[in-house]
Amino acid sequence: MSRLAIKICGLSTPDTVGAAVRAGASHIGFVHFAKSPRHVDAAQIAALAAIAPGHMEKVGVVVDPADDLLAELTAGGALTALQLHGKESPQRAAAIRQRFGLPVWKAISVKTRADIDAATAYVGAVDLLLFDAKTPDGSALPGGMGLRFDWTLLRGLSIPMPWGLSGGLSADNAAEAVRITDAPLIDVSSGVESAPGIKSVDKIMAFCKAVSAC
Ligand SMILES: O=C(O)c1ccccc1NCC(=O)[C@H](O)[C@H](O)COP(=O)(O)O
Repeated sequence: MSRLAIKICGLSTPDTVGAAVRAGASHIGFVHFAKSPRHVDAAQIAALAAIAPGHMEKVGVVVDPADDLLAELTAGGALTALQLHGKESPQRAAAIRQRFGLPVWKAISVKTRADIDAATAYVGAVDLLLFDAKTPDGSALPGGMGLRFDWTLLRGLSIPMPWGLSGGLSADNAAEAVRITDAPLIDVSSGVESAPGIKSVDKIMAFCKAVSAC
């Protein structure tokens, strides 16, 4: 078993949740965003989360969510964390954490060093920072596009809170990403798909195996 936490994001079927469990992932992610090919509703999230063991973290990925939506997604207790993947401010993120009583992750869109420096505004407001590649202006999705950023920007990162690396990872490059960044958690979505939104059991297995070897 790897010392690294692994989040397989954008799961939408029982067999791929099962694959993530068998492969040894520590976290699974469910995307609730209508424009995403990975979109799942509250009922689907509850059913999929129920397949995974209790110790596995179940992360709900949302984009600039209203409180009503968060109330719906968290009502059944299926999720163990919320990942904010929009333009939520530190104040909004902190308010969500307080109101819904779940750990809150903030995705930080990264292109330059300044993007990483700006993430310090979230220290104390959220529980984990997920550094992800910035998607181009006008993109349909703020994440899950298989894009990577310059991983050397994270070398020697000194931030007083948990963090993770995301964006363009796959079985082929995960070891290099970990070597460069020393990330304690890595997150993957399209790198374990055969087509947008279609997760591959074989690729999930290969990804977790590659990471476990780090
Ligand atoms: O995956 C999506 O479709 C998505 C849609 C809207 C907001 C966030 C989304 N994904 C967030 C994730 O955590 C992805 O795993 C992350 O962006 C990395 O994706 P990828 O580069 O495809 O591995």
